[in-house]
Amino acid sequence: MYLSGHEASLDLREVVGVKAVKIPAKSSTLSFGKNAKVDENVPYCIEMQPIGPLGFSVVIITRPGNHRWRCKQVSFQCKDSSLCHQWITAIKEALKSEAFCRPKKLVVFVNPFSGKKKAVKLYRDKVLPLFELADIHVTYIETERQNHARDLLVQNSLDLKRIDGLVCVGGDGMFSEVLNGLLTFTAHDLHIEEMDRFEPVAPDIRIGIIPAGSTNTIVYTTTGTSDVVTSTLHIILGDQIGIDVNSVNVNDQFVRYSVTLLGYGYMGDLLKDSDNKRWMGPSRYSWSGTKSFLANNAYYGEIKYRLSSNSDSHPTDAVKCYSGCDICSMAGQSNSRSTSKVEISAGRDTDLQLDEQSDFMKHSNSQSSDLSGSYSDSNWRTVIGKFVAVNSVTMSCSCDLSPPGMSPYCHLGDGCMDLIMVSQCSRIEFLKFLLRTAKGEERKNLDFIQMHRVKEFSFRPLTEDSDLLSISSEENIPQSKKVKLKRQTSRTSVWNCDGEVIDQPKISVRVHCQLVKLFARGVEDPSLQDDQKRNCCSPSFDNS
Ligand SMILES: Nc1ncnc2c1ncn2[C@@H]1O[C@H](COP(=O)(O)OP(=O)(O)OP(=O)(O)O)[C@@H](O)[C@H]1O
Ligand SMILES: CCCCCCCCCCCCC/C=C/[C@@H](O)[C@H](CO)NC(=O)CCCCC
Ligand SMILES: [Ca+2]
Repeated sequence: MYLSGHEASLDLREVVGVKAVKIPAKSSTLSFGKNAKVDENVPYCIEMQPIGPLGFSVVIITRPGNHRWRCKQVSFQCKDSSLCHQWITAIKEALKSEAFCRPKKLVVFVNPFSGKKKAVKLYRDKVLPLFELADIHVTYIETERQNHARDLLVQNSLDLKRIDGLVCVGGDGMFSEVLNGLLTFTAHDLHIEEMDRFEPVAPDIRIGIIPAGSTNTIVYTTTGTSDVVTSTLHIILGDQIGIDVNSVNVNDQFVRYSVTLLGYGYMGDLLKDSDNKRWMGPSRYSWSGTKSFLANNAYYGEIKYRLSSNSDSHPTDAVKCYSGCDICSMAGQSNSRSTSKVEISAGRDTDLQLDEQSDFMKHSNSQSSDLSGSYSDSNWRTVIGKFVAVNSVTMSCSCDLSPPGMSPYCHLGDGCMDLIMVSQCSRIEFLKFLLRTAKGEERKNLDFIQMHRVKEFSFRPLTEDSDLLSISSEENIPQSKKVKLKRQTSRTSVWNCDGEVIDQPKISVRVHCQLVKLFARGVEDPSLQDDQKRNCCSPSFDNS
């Protein structure tokens, strides 16, 4: 917003709402008269010229810092109540314009048991008054059990065609329920069966998240902070951003969608241990994290992954994904061009060929085998090893514990995930990895870490007799060594899939570029001025 002389211009893109107010006689507000006008050439601005008494307040957003948004009231006087009413109506009507993509009807799910169990109060005290100010009609649902929200969505009990968005007040787990419910409903509605290698369909409506959980990774990564008011304001302004979604298969059967982390080994063990300590609240993760760290378990496994075809884009390339990110915009455009045709990519058949032709890694720290030219998609690689952790993230996974996130240069909507493999290492080495991850420090010179930007991957634990040869350097393994290896390979971990445990270790994962839209705009580049932030961000305004 700027004020100049007797005129005030407000950027309607950043208006939260407008209300009538009684303005005290000595207030320092501006007033305006009949010759105030909507400037047709500046579609987002209304110019107001001051005269007269009575008034109304326009609530706009401010950026006090650290990516947090707050509200500020700008009050105007009118010379009579009719003019005041006209202005309120004109501003409300302008905000309803399709160009702004602001939601009018929302379904809000609140998980009363999220995080520190304050979700209901947070919603009533901080969110609802802002939704009311913005004239958003809300259907409120307090969840009564796990999968309540998901079931309501899959069964289409909410008439999704008549609403603009779903909001979950909770943590990543609650979002995951809503995401899975919405995508499954969308597929079923089009009679698409969710099976091995099916193409999921993008829903029409957006999802918003009000952070009230323990980790709040998705909110933090898409807004730059985990703050209730900030997230509410992103929803009200109608922000939108497409984020990548994974489809996860277990034993070749589709099981669920994920958007943040898939972690085997350390992150899986941590989650499994923490699941029956929910009573501890968010601190359960620190407790179980320390336990898993001390256990220093490592697991044998085979990972096959398909590298991104963009060799310039890499987990260590230092290109941050900010609001209006060029890499995500380009990926989004080519994705929307390709959605009309069925995409054919290398699949299980090629995996078999790969098994026959590949020169497997014998040691966990050695380089991956290059299978270039052996079949149509030469970007497949295979790694065999003993891993403390295998993590795949589809977004950076910034959160309070690690503001830079598990993979700081990962993109929200580039159609790729970052695969981070931590080979067997000492506790000191793993601590180094954890600390560097928490602080966002360089990890590429740690020789027990491999990082790749991939489109899909599969993992299988090495537990079969036939696997022993591939993990031993000896041609004829002595009986004593065989027994030892058998004991070691029979130990498996579980997968941490967006905070839910998947018990079966054999999985395959594919990423679907910008499959779902959130009410967010990505992290605003802190080096930009406020007006630059306003202009670079939201795709909805580019199209308007
Ligand atoms: N009424 C309820 N009772 C018990 N569990 C519920 C209820 N409503 C939702 N849930 C489940 O609680 C799980 C965890 O909730 P949520 O993600 O909101 O909080 P959290 O685990 O504290 O945070 P985070 O996921 O960020 O670590 C979700 O997977 C959801 O399925
Ligand atoms: C010195 C020790 C510092 C440890 C820092 C390690 C680096 C952590 C990177 C952050 C990764 C977050 C991944 C997000 C996972 C969420 O989908 C999931 C559900 O909310 N949370 C957890 O699994 C809970 C995750 C708990 C992480 C410890
Ligand atoms: Ca991505």
